[in-house]
Amino acid sequence: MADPAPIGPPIELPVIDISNPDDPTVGKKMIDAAAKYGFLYVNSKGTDFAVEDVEKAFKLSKEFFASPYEEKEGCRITPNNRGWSGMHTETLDPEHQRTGDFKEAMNFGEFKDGKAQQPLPPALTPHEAEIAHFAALCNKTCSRILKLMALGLDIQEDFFTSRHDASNGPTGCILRYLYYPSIFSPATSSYKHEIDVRAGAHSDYGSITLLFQRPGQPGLEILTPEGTWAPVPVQPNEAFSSSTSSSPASSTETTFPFPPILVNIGDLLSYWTDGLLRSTVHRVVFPLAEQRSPNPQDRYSIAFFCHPVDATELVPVPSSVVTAYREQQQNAHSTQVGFGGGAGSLEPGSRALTAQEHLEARLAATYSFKT
Ligand SMILES: O=C(O)CCC(=O)C(=O)O
Ligand SMILES: [Fe+2]
Repeated sequence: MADPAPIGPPIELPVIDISNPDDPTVGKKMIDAAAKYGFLYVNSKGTDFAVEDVEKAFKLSKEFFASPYEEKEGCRITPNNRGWSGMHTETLDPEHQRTGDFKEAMNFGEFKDGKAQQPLPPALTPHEAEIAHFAALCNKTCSRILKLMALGLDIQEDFFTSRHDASNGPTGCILRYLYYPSIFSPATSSYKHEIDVRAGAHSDYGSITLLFQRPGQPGLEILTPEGTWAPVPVQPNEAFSSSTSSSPASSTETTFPFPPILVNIGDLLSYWTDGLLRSTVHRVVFPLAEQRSPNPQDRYSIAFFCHPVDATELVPVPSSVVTAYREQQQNAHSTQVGFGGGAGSLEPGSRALTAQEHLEARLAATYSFKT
């Protein structure tokens, strides 16, 4: 069951400053990175988050995962994808994994007026407003990114944001705390290198995902078009700092109040743009360097999966850039793009999928894949 794809050098992704959400040149840079890698960083300075917001969120996540099993069990994940999933509960890549993911996760669906729409465990109940605030900041930052992407695609600037506006109806947005115990934790005693992973290879389902990572807690890898796994550094110049004797890491700390936020394109946005924007396969591993270090840390990450309003019709994005890409692909007679083809390859007479239907189809495909 060993994964045949080799591990290559760390990927160098652009770090984009989104402090001016009206700048089309920034939007173009974003589209270029999204089309080339499906992943990019946004400089934490230009986002809506203060360093305290991020620190507090990670503190809460740590307290929650350290709370008694019975308390977490009380809010176990339900079919609506909200709640806690324990070690090995999720298997993101069933074809290649012998054991479920070596991780725990806690999913929060939408908050309404600062209130969770799901049971919260005792460790989090007193902090409901704080978690809701963090989710609201994620939404705000996603709006900035989506506006820039619209500018980069030369379409109406609110094309995406108006279709992600939660005041227009429910969305599939999920805020997720993730915990991957270190290689020396009793929870990972059955782990076998070359066979097991912390999170199996997968692509995300929604439009965009924000990922917050902590210094010294690496593990994310993306699959490159060449078919190799490329580690994604937590700090973009980490790769550089590991290969020199100077200490650029300290200058990074002064440049960024917290590590930049990693942004990736999900299946829905890839479908919506006919494959122009890539939904890149990724996974989480125990990096070798971490396994060899005398004091490997647990990995905590926080993801925000941004989805449009459920009722959004995924009609082709009216962008000349998308049209040119679609035509180029058709002329090259390339095979289907995105999950289930692209929004532009609808059969004549058939109606567009809604965001909710796209998600259901995506989940159904995963389900049938498993059986
Ligand atoms: O923790 C991470 O680095 C990635 C998590 C992830 O890819 C996911 O939950 O979809
Ligand atoms: Fe993911």
